[in-house]
Amino acid sequence: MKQDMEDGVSEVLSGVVEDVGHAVSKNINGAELLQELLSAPWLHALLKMYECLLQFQRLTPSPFLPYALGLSHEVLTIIQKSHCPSAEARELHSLLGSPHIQALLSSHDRVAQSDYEPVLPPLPDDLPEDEEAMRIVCLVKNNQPLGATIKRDEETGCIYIARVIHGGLADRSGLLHPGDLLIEVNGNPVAGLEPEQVIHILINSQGTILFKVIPNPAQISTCQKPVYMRAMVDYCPLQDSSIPCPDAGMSFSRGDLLEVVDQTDGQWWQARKLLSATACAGLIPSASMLKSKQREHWWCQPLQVHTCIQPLSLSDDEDNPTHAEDKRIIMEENKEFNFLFPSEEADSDITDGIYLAGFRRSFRLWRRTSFRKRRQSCTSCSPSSNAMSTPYEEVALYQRPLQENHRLIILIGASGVGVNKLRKRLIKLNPSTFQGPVPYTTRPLRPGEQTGKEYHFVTKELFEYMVCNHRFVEYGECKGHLYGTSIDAIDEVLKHGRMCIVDVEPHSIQLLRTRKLKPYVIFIKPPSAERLRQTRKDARIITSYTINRPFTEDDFVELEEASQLMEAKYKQFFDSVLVNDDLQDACMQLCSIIQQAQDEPQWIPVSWGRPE
Ligand SMILES: Nc1ncnc2c1ncn2[C@@H]1O[C@H](COP(=O)(O)OP(=O)(O)OP(=O)(O)O)[C@@H](O)[C@H]1O
Repeated sequence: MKQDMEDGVSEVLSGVVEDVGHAVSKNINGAELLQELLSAPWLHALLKMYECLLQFQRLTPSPFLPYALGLSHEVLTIIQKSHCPSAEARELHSLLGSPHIQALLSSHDRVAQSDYEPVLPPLPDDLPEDEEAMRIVCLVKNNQPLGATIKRDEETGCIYIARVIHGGLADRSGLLHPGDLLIEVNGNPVAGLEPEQVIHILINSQGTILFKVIPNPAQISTCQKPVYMRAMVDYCPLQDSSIPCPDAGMSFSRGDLLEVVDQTDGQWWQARKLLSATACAGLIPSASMLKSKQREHWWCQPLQVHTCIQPLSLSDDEDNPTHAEDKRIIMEENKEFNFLFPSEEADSDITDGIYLAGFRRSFRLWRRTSFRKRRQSCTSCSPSSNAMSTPYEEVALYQRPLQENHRLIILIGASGVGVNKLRKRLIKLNPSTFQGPVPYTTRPLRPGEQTGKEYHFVTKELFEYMVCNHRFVEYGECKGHLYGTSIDAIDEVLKHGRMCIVDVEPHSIQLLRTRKLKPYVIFIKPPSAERLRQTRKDARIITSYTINRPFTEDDFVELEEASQLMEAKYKQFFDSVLVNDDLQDACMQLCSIIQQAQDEPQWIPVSWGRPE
C-alpha cells in the first residue's frame, strides 16, 4: 500500500516533469520556471513529509473494542460467580474493579466511540461583504456564566459589550472585549433591541451561542497584576442599587481575602475570593465607591451595625431561586446587563515564676460589669473609624525572617469562653517559649512579691504619666488600685525571643496593629450550645470579687450572645478562629495555630512589610 502510494506520487511527479520538459523544448512561456519549481528540493522534501504522514496515519492505534468497560463488567461477574477463583483471577478482579481502571476503560470507550461533545455547527456561508470588520464568536453554553455584560448606547441604540469578567467563558475565549459592538446573537440582529430582549435570546438558546461583533478598534489591554485585599466591610450586590449589573457582582464579608484582578474602572473593580474554587471574577465596588456608599449608608441608617450594606446571606438566595431569577430581570436604565446563562447563573496561677492570674481576675470583673454597657452601645454604634477609612486593606504574604521578633499573639473571646484558661495552659506547657507581659499596678507590693515578676509596682503618678503617654494597651481600676498592660512589657517579652501571648478586649486590637508587633489575632469561640453546657458542667465562673460559682443557664446565654456580637463586629481582624470545645484539644490546636502564625507565610497589611 505504502509502496503503491509512493509509486503513485513519484509517477505523477515524473509524468508532470516529463510534460513540462516537452513544454520547455517547445519554448512555451513560463515552462522553464515550472520545471525549476518541480525540481526544487523543498518540493521533494514536502512530498517526503506527506508520505511520512500517510505512513503515520496508518500506524495510529485504533481501539480493538469500543466497549471495554462492558467487557470488564462481564469478566468481573464471571470471576465473582466462580466458586474458587485462582489467585490470578482474584488479582484480576481487584485490578479491574478499581475505580482508576474503571475510569480509564470508560474514557477509552468514549474515545473509541468518538463520543465528543458538543458538535459545533458549521460557520455560516453567507457572510456579508464587510465581513473583514466582523468577528464571529462561537461559545458553548455550559453551566458557567458567560462572564460579560452588555449595555445600550442611548443615542445610537447600539448594543455594546460593557465588561468582560476575568476568568469567565468570554474572557477565556479571548474573543469578546469591552467596547465590541454586538451585531447578532444566534442569527438574530440586535440593532434596536432592548438589552432585556438580547438577554432573552440568550436565555432561550441551547448548546452553542454565535455572536457577530464588530471588534472595538481601541481595545484596552486589561492585563493587570493582581492586588490582594482584606475586606473590612460586608457587601452584597443584590442589595446595591448602584451596581451596573447585580448578577455580575460578588458578595463578600468582612475578613474575606480578595484578589483584585482589574482596577481599570475607577468605580467597579473585578475580584475573586482567595481560596474559593471559582475562577470567574465578580464586580465589587472600588475603595472610593465603597467609602462614599458607607458615608451615605451611615447617614441614612445611623442605627445599623457598621456594615456597609446589609448583608444578605448566600442561603437567602439559594433557598429562593425564583427571587434570584426575578432580580436578574429587574433592570434599570443605564445599567449593564449580564450575559449569563440562565439559572446556571466559607490551675495553677504560678508558672515558672510568672504569676498569671491576679491581674486577669481583676480585669475579668471589670470587663464583666462593663459588658452590658458595651452590648447596649453595640447595636447603635457608629461604624468603626478604621472601617470607614479603609473598606479594603491591602495585604501581602509575609514570612517572618528567623532573625526577627516573633509576632504578637492576641487571644480574643467573650468573657467566660476560656481565653484565660487557654493562655495559662499554653504558658504552663512551654514557659520558655510562651509568655505574657508583666502587668503594671499601683497596688502596694505584698510580702514575697518582686517588682517585674508578678507585676511592675509603680506609683500612681508614674502610672498616670504612662496613661498620658499612651503606654497602655488596656488599663482599669480595681479596689482603688490601677492595673494595666503596657506596650513596653509586650516588647520586653518579644525582645527576649519569646512568643508574647496577650488577651485583650477586641477594641484594643487596633492599638496593637503595628508594623513592629505584626499581631496575629485568634478568636476563641464557644462550641455548640450543647457542648458548651456539657464541657462546662464542672467549670466555675467568677462573677464578683468574692463569688466563684458554677455556670448558670443565664451565663451560657450571655456568653453565646457576647461571642456572636464580638465576632460580628470584629471578624475582619481575626486571622484564625478556634473553637474551645474539649480543653485539651483546643490547647493543642492553639499551639499549632501559633506555630503556623510564626513559621508559615501569612497575609498581613502591606504597610507592615514596608520599611519604616
Ligand atoms: N474547654 C473548656 N472545657 C471546660 N472548662 C473550661 C474550658 N475552657 C475554660 N473552661 C473553664 O471555664 C471557666 C472560665 O474560663 P476562663 O476564666 O478562662 O474564661 P475567660 O474567657 O478568661 O473569661 P474572663 O474574660 O471573664 O476572665 C474556668 O473555670 C475554666 O476552667
